[in-house]
Amino acid sequence: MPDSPTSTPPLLEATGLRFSRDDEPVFGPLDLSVDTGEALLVQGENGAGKTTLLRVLAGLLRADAGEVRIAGQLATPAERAGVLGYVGHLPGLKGDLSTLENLDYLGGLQGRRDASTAEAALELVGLAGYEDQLARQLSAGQRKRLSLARLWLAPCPLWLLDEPYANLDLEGIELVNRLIRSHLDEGGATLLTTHGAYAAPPVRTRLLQLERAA
Ligand SMILES: Nc1ncnc2c1ncn2[C@@H]1O[C@H](COP(=O)(O)OP(=O)(O)OP(=O)(O)O)[C@@H](O)[C@H]1O
Repeated sequence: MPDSPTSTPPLLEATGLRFSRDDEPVFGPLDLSVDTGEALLVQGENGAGKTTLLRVLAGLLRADAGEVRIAGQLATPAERAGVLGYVGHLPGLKGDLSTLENLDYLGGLQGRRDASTAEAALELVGLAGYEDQLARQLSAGQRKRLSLARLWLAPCPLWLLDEPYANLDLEGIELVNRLIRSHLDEGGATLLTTHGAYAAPPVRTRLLQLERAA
């Protein structure tokens, strides 16, 4: 059935997206979409191309074919950067700055969610008391929590989360799910990857199974 003229386009839509390295296909062509208020869980075994897909969507790698639309509009990587918050395997933090300085610095670059403060974000992710600790002195799980605080502070409706549960304890896994749930409740959307070892977020979740390209 054709879409009615009033239907809202997905927040993120990719069509015919394909990526190859040295003429070897990594994934695609594939189509995906994520609506406001929805999480899309990208599953696949190690090496299936999940991280590569997120990096292409984030504009960090160039697709060799396909289109990406944000809210129905074709969006270049630069245009996408303004709407998406990306948390990858590397925390993207400045090791010689404290947790609070990291959030202030990154907030200056990416803007800040209304009425939120760096201190409140640290408390939200369980890092209250660590305000003056250098990022390089944090454990892997604490660094992931700091990355989540940065994500939470960013005014970005679309979250791209690569293995967000990695390095987190049980409470940290619940924290990720809480953050995703409230982000979706506030009109955001999330695309997250997992190789399947962790539970999916308890939200409106669709599944995209990524297979290794032949
Ligand atoms: N920088 C790189 N240079 C060359 N090949 C790469 C590079 N990064 C990834 N690859 C290859 O691309 C393929 C997809 O890797 P990718 O990291 O996207 O998989 P993944 O599904 O995220 O895996 P995992 O579950 O292990 O994180 C793999 O075969 C990998 O070896």
